Amino acid sequence: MTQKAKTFHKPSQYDLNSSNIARFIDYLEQHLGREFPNYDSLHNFSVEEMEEFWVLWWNYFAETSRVTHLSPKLQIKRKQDVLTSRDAERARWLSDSSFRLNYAQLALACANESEAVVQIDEDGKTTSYTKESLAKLVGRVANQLKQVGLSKGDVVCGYLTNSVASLVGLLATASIGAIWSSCSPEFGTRAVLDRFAQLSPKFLLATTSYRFNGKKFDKEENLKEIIRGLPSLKAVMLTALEDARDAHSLASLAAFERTVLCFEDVINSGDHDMFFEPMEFSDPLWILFSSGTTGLPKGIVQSHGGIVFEHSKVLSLHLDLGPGSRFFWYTTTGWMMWNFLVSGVLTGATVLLYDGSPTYIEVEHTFKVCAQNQVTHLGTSAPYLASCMRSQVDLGKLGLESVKTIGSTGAPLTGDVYHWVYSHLSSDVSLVSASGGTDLCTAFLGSSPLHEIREGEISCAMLGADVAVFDDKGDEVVDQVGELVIRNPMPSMPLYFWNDHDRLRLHEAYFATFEGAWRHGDWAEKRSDGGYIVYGRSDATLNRDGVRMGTADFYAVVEGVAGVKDSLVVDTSGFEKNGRLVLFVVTDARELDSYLKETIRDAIRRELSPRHVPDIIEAIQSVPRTINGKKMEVPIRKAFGATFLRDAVSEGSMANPESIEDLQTVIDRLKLQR
Ligand SMILES: CC(=O)CC(=O)O
Repeated sequence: MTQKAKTFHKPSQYDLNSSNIARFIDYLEQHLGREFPNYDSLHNFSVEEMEEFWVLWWNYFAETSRVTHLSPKLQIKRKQDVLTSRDAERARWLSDSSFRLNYAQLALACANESEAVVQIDEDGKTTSYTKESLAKLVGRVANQLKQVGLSKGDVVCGYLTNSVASLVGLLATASIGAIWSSCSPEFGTRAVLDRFAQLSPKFLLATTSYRFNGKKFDKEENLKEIIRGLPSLKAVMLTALEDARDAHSLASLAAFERTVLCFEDVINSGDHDMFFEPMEFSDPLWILFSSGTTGLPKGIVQSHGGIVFEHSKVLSLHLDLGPGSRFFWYTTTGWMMWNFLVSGVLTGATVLLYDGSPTYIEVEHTFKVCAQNQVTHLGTSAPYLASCMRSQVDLGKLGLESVKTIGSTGAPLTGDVYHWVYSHLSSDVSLVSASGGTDLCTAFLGSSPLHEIREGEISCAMLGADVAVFDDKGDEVVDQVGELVIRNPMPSMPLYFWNDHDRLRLHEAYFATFEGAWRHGDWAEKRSDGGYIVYGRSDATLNRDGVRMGTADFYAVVEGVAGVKDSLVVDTSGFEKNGRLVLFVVTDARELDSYLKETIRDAIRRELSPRHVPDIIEAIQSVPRTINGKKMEVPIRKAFGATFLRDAVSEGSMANPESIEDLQTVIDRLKLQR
């Protein structure tokens, strides 16, 4: 039994009796005539009797959201139809039934009547859309897609910011049964084409420019290259950031050699009857991309049914979103958190789409935006919270009284961040560290209104997720670090990778290690107190004489040393005969002299273990990161083998591609020292 972590937050009477999950438990108890005295009993039911769980969740959701009238095919007739197998790799959902749904139809039916979405720009300007006005925009764009000849199964790509245009693009695409995929305009041309060209899209919805940190970035040249690189396109629709004339003048360019439309013209055109293609549960909805360390990024295809089931459950039961909630998550359209965020409309919550930099003018900008917009559910990344902590932001003075939940993803959330948040905010706030990822477009570890929040710990496995930690032999371990696995089928697991219909690459990626179980690629610990700790990617784990450690622990110590601004650690084992532990650090103004190196070594020896003292500590100018802020540990580790860093990373999806050159020089020197 591990030591009990400090508790910062306990469920309130409201959470225990009136939250969405509490009300769902009442429904289950009435329906099944048995009791669920706590979360664990509910979780056991959700995995042991998963077919029943999903039928009852779906019926409950459909009834309480008043969508049953939309179509008799929204009913699941028999629980036997839910799954063909309990094997996570082979299971098919509602494959042989009359069940039909459409993500867009449900999203528009459930959207908040008076304020479905709000778009917010860096300067704080907001534009609100009612359910009706959103539906009108979707109808007009969907009609345009049909007019240029698109239909079920065609791919529509979005090169857009986190804005209403992207949401309208997604919903219009889904409504006609076409498949959506998006990239942020921060992505360089190469990164966009590495993704979109694989999909042979028929339609591109793109922004002509975007604004970030107060600066306008024109995309005209990139767009020309992107359009040239996508010969499958039948038409392009351009949207202008500030001035529709930007889109008009670009649209008139002969260079595109395609039908070029202006989004602003289309959304101001006449109304059309909405038609929603009835989709099978496993018809593709969207394609997300894995970060792609080598080769082309993998296109992960998820289904209408899988996403509606999973997102309705996680957003409603775990995040407690519903009418009256105001849901904000800092993201771009190139990260699955965007898809997760916009699915908030399914719960009737108001979804806030912020377009800009999280740290515009000052590091706490994201918090200020949330305060100004009375956000109730705020989501961000662990690195953002850590940087606010390091900058000593006084959260208590920012007017965050409306905030009930702060969600954190992207990296493990370290104990010091919990202390910092709760030293400023009331224990009524729930600070939720959640883990999952692109592969399932959800978090399968997180929390719920029924849970306490404890230092450095993720509260629970989500309903319907049979999460375990396996040792190398595939045996379950508790209070011990190992590979994170999911032992049962989850609805949002990928249908397949794009261009991998026989699912061979999918098998290699997730199912080749443990028969029948999904190996997520995270290094984690399941604790006997019910919580979980995720230590980082298992292929970036530090292995010293058989003692493995996740990189998150390492960074918490190294970046706690005065003078260290940022860091990245790699274990070169597997790429070098005698693997070395190499620590790269970015310092503040001071130099990485022998005194600072020794201070870092002492801290690691004292707080982690003598085995994890790095063999080498080197200064670099900046830590290579993806646009989503993730440290690029795995490609940098690979660069110690035969691969050049430039070939191991997808430069266009990096926040700081300029960091590569400096790092490659350092790595080349270190390789010569072997
Ligand atoms: C939910 C997540 O796990 C998101 C991410 O870190 O990519």
